[in-house]
Amino acid sequence: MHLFHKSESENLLPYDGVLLYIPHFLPTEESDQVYLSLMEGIAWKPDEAILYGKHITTKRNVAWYAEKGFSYRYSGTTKTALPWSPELIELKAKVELASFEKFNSCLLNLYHDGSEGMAWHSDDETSLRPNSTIASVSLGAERIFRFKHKKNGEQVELQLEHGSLLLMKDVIQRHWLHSLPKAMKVKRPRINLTFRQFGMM
Ligand SMILES: O=C(O)CCC(=O)C(=O)O
Ligand SMILES: [Fe+2]
Repeated sequence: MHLFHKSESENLLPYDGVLLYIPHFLPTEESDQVYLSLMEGIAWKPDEAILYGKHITTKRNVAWYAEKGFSYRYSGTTKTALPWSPELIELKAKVELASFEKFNSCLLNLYHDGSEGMAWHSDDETSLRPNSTIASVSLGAERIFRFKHKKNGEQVELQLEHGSLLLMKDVIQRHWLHSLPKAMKVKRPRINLTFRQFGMM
C-alpha cells in the first residue's frame, strides 16, 4: 500500500472543494488479485431506481456493504446493506490509513465494458454526513472521470487507473457534479468501490 504525504498529492480542483488522486494506492499485483476476487465474491446485481414513475434496472451492477442493519432510501427504492466481508474490511483499513478518515459503508459498481457509465450527479444525499469524504478505489479497465462546476460549467478531467485511490473531500459535492462517461473503445470491465460516511454511526 502507498501511504502518501500532503506534498505528494495536490488538489486537482481550482476551487470549491478538494480532489486528491493517488495513482499507485495498491501495487499492481495486489490490484489484480483484489479485482479477480471481488469479481467472483461480491453479490453483484443491477441497480434499481424509480424514474418518472417507472421501475428501471441498469446494466451496470452494484452492491452495498456496511455495518449490519444499515438501510436507506434512494431513487424510490430501499437499499439494505450486506455485512462486510473480510476482504472489504481489509481494503477499508488500507483506505482509512491512506486517507486519515474512517468509513462505515461501501458502494461498489461493476461496469462490464465502456458502454456502461454513470451520468452527471453529486453524492450529496442527506443520509451522508455533510461534507464527508468519499474514497473511491478503481480496479480493472482505466476510465476517464469528469467533474463539472454546478455554476460556471468549468470541467476537470482525469484518468482513473487500476489500483488508484481518489478522494473527494470538503465542499466538493455541493459545488461539483461528476460523471463516468461511456467509452466505446473500452472492452474490459472496471470495478469501483466508493467508501462513504453515513450519518448514523
Ligand atoms: O465509478 C466511479 O468511479 C464513480 C461512481 C460514482 O460516482 C458513484 O458511485 O457515486
Ligand atoms: Fe458519485
